[in-house]
Amino acid sequence: MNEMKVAVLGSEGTGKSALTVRFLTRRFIGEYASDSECIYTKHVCLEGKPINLEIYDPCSQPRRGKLSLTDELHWADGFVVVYAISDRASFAFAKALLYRIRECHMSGCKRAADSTVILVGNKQDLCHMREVGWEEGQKLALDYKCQFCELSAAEHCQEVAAMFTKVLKNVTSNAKGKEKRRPSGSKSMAKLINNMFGKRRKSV
Ligand SMILES: Nc1nc2c(ncn2[C@@H]2O[C@H](COP(=O)(O)OP(=O)(O)OP(=O)(O)O)[C@@H](O)[C@H]2O)c(=O)[nH]1
Repeated sequence: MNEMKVAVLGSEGTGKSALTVRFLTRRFIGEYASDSECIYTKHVCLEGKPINLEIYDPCSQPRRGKLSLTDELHWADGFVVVYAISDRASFAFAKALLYRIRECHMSGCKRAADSTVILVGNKQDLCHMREVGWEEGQKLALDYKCQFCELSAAEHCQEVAAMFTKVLKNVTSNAKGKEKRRPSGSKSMAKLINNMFGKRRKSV
């Protein structure tokens, strides 16, 4: 069975857990504990093939004082970078995340170079409180050569599923291209990293 790892990143309160739980359970739950990080595991079927999917939903309570993505960059195959359209500061944070992912790519971090990224403007239902325009999100995604969508974890079940599916499909096509290049062992490395950082696991 194939394995895929996706990290959902973004500043506090942007809806990372809401998006993840919406995708995994199809439900929107208003409040989530935000003092712990989780790796959710789920078996999904992608284009007829079974995938063992892991989704990392970090705790965004002070990230050890600085933007240190090293663990995630080495762990994930794909990234969902989330901001809230009603929160300009979260957009700036998303930009900083995209910069870090690209920086890691440029410096030859294999994982980031092979990974796929989507920028997500969440809370589209709060358009009356909008602080970040759709065009700004689209432009940022173009600047960083990643995909982009706006949606609402609260209201859009199908769109959330489609967004994650897009990431998984891109990861699959990247993986096909690099299959011959990458030596085996990434799985055990990921397990080692998980053990080192003691992330909690939840099966959905
Ligand atoms: N209106 C609206 N509220 C949302 C949406 N998505 C999440 N929220 C709300 O935003 C708040 C934060 O959502 P979370 O999913 O906990 O956000 P998070 O990014 O995981 O937060 P941390 O764990 O603190 O980093 C909660 O009150 C959610 O109900 C959305 O699409 N629309």
